Amino acid sequence: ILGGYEAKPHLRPYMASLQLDGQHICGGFLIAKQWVLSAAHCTEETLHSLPEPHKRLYRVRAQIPHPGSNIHNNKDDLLLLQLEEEAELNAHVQVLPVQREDRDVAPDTVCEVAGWGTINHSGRRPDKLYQLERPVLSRDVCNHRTRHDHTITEKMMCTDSRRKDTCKGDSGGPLVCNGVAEGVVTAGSRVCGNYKKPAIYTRIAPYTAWIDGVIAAGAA
Ligand SMILES: NCc1cccc(Nc2n[nH]c3ncnc(Nc4cccc(O)c4)c23)c1
Repeated sequence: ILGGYEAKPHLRPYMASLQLDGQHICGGFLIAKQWVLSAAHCTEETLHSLPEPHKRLYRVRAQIPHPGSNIHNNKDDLLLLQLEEEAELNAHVQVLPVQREDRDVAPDTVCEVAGWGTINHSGRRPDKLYQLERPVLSRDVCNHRTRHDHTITEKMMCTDSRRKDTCKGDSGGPLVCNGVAEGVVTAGSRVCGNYKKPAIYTRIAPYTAWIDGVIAAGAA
């Protein structure tokens, strides 16, 4: 997170850090007791832990990238992770509700994004969760040829990226608007903090049927 600030402990009990050999790779968030939602571009073979100090390490039983996700673009950039066991929910570990109504968040709505991603351009990694408030940018502005040039589909959304922005390691984290997860951070052009490359998120509402289907099948 560039230009953000340390999150208060326990205020985001749904946040997860996907780790590989103890190193943070991507963000994620608890959407059900045994399921974390993240981004398909995050590596495979992830171990999985929840935030300090009520952090617990959960092994990943299954990783299900969205079938439409691929390395060439940001389409369908979602990853479902089934934990080896159900997370014990408490004041510090909670599920985050996801948006199920497929309707765009109004431009200029101020939403929040959090992550353990880099906090400066030299790639400094924080050991605390950082967060940021960002206004939603209309798809028309985000698709301008001097911005993301018509690559933002109706299953994506954008926030303003002038100085304050998501960055490396924030992928997979939730964009939370009015207490509900509306989007999942995707790296897109990987640029951070440049207003010409707004932050891009995979909208969640268009994918709730896929999410429900995987969870129902996995629970079997
Ligand atoms: N703001 C969009 C966004 C969301 C999530 C991740 C990302 N960036 C990145 N995702 N993966 C990456 N691998 C290497 N470098 C990266 N960006 C980078 C790193 C240092 C300085 C800088 O200006 C940009 C990224 C960018």
